[in-house]
Amino acid sequence: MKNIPRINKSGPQPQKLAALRQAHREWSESPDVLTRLTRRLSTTLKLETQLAILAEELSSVVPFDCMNYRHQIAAREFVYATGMGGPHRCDYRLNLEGSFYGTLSLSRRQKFTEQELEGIELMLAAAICPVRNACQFIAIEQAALTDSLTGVPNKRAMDEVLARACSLGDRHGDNYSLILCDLDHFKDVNDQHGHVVGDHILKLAAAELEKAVRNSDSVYRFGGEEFAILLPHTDECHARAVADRILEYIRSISVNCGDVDVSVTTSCGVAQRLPDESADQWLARADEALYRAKDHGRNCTRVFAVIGN
Ligand SMILES: Nc1nc2c(ncn2[C@@H]2O[C@H](COP(=O)(O)OP(=O)(O)OP(=O)(O)O)[C@@H](O)[C@H]2O)c(=O)[nH]1
Repeated sequence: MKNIPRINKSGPQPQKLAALRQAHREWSESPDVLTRLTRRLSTTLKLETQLAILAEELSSVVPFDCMNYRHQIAAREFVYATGMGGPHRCDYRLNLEGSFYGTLSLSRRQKFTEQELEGIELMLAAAICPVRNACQFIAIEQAALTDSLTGVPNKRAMDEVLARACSLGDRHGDNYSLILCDLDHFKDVNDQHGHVVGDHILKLAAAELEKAVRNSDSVYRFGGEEFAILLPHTDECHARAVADRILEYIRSISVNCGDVDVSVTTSCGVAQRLPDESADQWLARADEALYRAKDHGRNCTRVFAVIGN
């Protein structure tokens, strides 16, 4: 058993405790603007909420018409703006310990005075740590939802989006379709040409899928060599046409491995969501359609038809 070190008890320190009580009273009852700002910012990791707090606290010290914030976080361009701009602008690059956390601009009709600029800089210096934490939080969240090999959203992201599609579909009666797309005989690609080539083809496949669909559709890496595509406002006929286009895009992949060009095909299963259907039931139907496409010889699309069509 380990020895627990004894705590050095030097007896009560009433003066220090009284000073602490006094400091707490001041801190909680009438905080200065920087204390209030940092305390409010530390209550949230949501960057949008932090920027709203910052805009509010900044405007209590230096009036402005518009605040703009812009930062590229992983694959996402984060933009925040309040109000309408004026001709006078001050721009700040938010840097902390050698890392960049976005550009913040304030604008208004009157020129900013030197004292006002100093005030803004003091406020931004106090805000930078919480803003850094919020940016890092977004980056971590994005990483958790992104497939590290292909860069497309992963199954976890897809589960969230499918759940949202189900509730939106039930509320507004919108059509949603799902395509499951599984590369054919991919084990042979790995076995004959190695995993490095296999990985490269998976990356190319993800890129081709993104090219084959509209911006409003979304591509997910669902499993090893399996992808899913969610198509909002799309019935099964149109989804089938997209799946057939996907077959062509995947067939166009060609990787030169010395004396052979490696190409791949894919099979697609399509299912349009039925009213009141859960995400799992919907996925199971798309999977059944995919199974039929594989069973039919691969390199083709099968639709799990909606009853009545
Ligand atoms: N290179 C690489 N291969 C992967 C990855 N994930 C899964 N795979 C491989 O994908 C192959 C899938 O094999 P199977 O499930 O037998 O399917 P298949 O050979 O594509 O055959 P069908 O789906 O029936 O056409 C396996 O060899 C896995 O190792 C990955 O991230 N990289």
